[in-house]
Amino acid sequence: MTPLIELHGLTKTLKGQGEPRPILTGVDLSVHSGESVAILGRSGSGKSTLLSLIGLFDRPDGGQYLLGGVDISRVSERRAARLRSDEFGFVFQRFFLLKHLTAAQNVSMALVNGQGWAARRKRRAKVMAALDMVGIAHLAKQKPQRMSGGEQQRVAIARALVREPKILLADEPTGALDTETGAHVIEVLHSATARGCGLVLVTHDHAHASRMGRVVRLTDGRLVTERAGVYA
Ligand SMILES: Nc1ncnc2c1ncn2[C@@H]1O[C@H](COP(=O)(O)OP(=O)(O)OP(=O)(O)O)[C@@H](O)[C@H]1O
Repeated sequence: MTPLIELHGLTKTLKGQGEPRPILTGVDLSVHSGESVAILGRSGSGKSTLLSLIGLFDRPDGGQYLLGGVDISRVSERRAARLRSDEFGFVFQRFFLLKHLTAAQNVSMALVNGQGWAARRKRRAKVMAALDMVGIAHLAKQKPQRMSGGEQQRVAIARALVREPKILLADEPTGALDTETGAHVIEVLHSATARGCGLVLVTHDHAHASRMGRVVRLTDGRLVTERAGVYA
């Protein structure tokens, strides 16, 4: 089976005002449909940099990035934007919800696209299905300020899932939550893999990482396997 994502020898050097600084020196990673991978690493090791390359917010300096077997190492920004919205769902530490909109309206915003709004009834059904997947359909009409942090992150996850992404990228999604709430959010994220989604989770939390099918650590610009999964 072709992996959803294949990274071969990916490199990234940050060129700021000072000396160029190599952050990623040869990252190899494959993620299959339905597979979950946790990326651990000390602060500043480049985890977010790697996730932004995978999510096409940035491009590598070298190496190869295959998405569904297609080389996208050097795609244009226009193509990257299309791929980001068609193939990926993103979840961050901060929820980035619009506070004047309800949970359902926040999720619905993700269905706005270049061709205008999807048909209203179809959109509503998708939004409710996404809220249901994360266990908060009953909060559809609630606004974020009346929700707990865990509930708000579930809305953010529903917003990421509503476009039925092939890959879910989560960067410290439990960073603003207490341990127990965080564990529930991790379970919600992981449940997306049962529907075939690939999940890449960046976390500092070993307990959360242990819920994933595979655990890798970013060290000296490369990924080292801590616990192998079904595929690697
Ligand atoms: N835009 C930028 N300009 C300059 N340096 C940057 C930039 N973005 C990140 N860095 C540096 O690159 C290195 C890797 O950062 P990155 O955020 O990827 O690490 P991280 O492993 O995600 O860290 P953390 O766990 O603290 O979030 C860090 O030393 C950081 O300071």
